[in-house]
Amino acid sequence: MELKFTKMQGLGNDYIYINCFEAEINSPEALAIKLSDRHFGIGGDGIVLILPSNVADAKMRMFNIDGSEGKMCGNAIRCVAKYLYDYNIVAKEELTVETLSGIKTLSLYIENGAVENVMVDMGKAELLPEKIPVLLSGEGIIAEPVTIGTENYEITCVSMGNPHCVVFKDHIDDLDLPKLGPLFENSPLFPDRINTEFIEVVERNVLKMRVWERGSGETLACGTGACASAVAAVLNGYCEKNVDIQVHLLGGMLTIRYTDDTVWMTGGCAKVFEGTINI
Ligand SMILES: N[C@@H](CCC[C@H](N)C(=O)O)C(=O)O
Repeated sequence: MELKFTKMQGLGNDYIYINCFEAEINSPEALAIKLSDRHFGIGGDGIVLILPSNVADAKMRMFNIDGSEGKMCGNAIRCVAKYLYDYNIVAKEELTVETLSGIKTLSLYIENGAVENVMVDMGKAELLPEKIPVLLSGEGIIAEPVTIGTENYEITCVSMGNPHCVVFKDHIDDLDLPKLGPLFENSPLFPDRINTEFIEVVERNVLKMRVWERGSGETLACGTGACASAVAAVLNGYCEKNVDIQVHLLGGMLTIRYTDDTVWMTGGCAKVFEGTINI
């Protein structure tokens, strides 16, 4: 069968987007593993299905490189909005997208007829450990000392619809993420595995981030991870609520704002190429 796809990226976090208003995908898990392969497939951090929804303008489902399904993806949802607008499926500058972690509202910034930037209402950050989930007790896990592998860390845990563990560290460029990332991802502390952000505080309200994503490994950026890190930075006293927080990732910059009601994320999105593949 021939499958049409569009490769898109948000800050270098690249996924293969499939229009399921037209195509039907029966085994997205297996397809994600096959298409994400950078040598034998199209290459990407996973796949994203764009589907009709009964409760929003569209629905998205995202699958990591290992075929596991993520409940939310901050970089992908901006690309989904661009896809819907640029391919004329939803001709609205404010639209809604259903995800496994609820309906998100997105506002588009359009230049020369195409979407360049998108602001997303990411919803409330969840701090209760049983809801993240993390097997530690308390009202929230903030700068909690733990041992992962043989090293001691202070972790702050946040769910943005998917689970995140944030570690503040100096000199994050020097970290061996392929070694450290899997130790966090598979630690018994995290029954659903975890996305881990290593954050260097550059100055007040400015963060630098590297991420190890559950199911995909080190990526150039993670939107939900940037939101979780900004929230964690506020909780640890490095950033403030109700102001723009700059999060600098390997693939570019996201602007995050943490308020009492929600977390706002603004950033770019781009089409890389489109094509067809035999599956
Ligand atoms: N890259 C993403 C998050 C993708 C899902 C994640 N790996 C998970 O399994 O929770 C983002 O931009 O948020």
